[in-house]
Amino acid sequence: MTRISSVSLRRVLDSRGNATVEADVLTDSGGFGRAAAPSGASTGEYEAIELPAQEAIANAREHAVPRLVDTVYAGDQRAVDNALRAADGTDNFSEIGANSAVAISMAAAKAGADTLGAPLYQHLGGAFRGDNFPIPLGNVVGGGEHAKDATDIQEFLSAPVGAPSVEEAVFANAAVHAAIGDIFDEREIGAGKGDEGAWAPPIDDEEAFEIVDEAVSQVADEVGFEIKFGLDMAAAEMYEDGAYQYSDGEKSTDEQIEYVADLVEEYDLAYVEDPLDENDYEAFAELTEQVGDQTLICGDDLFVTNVSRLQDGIDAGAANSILIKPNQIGSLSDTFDAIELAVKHGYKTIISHRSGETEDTTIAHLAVATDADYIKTGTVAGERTAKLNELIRIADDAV
Ligand SMILES: C=C(OP(=O)(O)O)C(=O)O
Ligand SMILES: [Mg+2]
Repeated sequence: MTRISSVSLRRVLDSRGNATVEADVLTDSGGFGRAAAPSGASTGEYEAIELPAQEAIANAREHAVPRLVDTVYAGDQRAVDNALRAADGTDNFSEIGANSAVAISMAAAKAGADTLGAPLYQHLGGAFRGDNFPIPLGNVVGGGEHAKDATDIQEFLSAPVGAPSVEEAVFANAAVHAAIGDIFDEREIGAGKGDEGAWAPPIDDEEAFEIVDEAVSQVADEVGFEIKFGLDMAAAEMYEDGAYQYSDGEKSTDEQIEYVADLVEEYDLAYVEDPLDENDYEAFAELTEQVGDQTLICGDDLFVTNVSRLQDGIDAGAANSILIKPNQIGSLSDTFDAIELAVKHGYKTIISHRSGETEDTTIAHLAVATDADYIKTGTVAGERTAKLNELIRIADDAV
């Protein structure tokens, strides 16, 4: 029986050394689930609210835990998430914190799966899931809010679109990361690493494009399948005083659209996330009109995994893909609703980590459960490889 018998919450470390919320859920028949909330740095304006960990824990203990224990079944994810919504009473989880909400929501899903004896991806996705794997987008060079004194563009993402298996794709991204390190050595560029383990070099975007392009071609030749690359421009973070602020000057909205369209052409980019400000559906639509048949134009801060913002985007023709981050909206049910709406309208889905992460692997299962097209979860750091290695295990029927 999946009835919840206890929910415990604690403060644990995330990959930036900040406090985050971990939840344990137990069921009557001994099922167990544990999950931890990630945390963003370049957060969207319309995300659900993350509270300081201790406050989120105290509020969830007071309001949410009593509604769940001895009452709600962990196998009934909607009932779990409805109880969290009712306990919170706001539309953005500002009372119990989206960090407590998402940790409990994911831990309950794991406890439900454990009780039923199914892997999490199968509990979430059903018996017919488990054969399709997402293409991993691997952050290999970055700056923006994730690293000081590095590129303006937040993420350059290796995209092994021709990989014959998820395992080969994961290793190709690691090889691109290593090849870029070698090019930096040759050019005597001293690069540290950003929050997600990507190289954070003190170079301009132009040189980063050249180096990533070279590394991707080199590794593609070695492995014998196609590797492209893409970007997360996180443009809302650059948008100030009505223009996009770059180290070498500013661009108007029209100039930004032209710049991105030219980059798509020049580098045959597979993917461009948040190329424009999070409030500018119109500019997103203009860019999608221009290059949406050649690349993925993806909304992260634009949509924040929120069905109502996604519906506005669909109506406006603002993109052709959506980044999915469960903690942006606070529950797995809301996350599934966003994915379902996106798929219904032909949008590609990209399940994503946050820049602040833990060893939690829920998003690997979520990607397989929902037949996601891509997963964005880093390349080499331990909290990133936790998800990548879990994908390899799922493919190997070893979970
Ligand atoms: C992963 C990202 O960064 P953060 O978690 O800081 O929002 C992103 O912007 O896509
Ligand atoms: Mg983003």
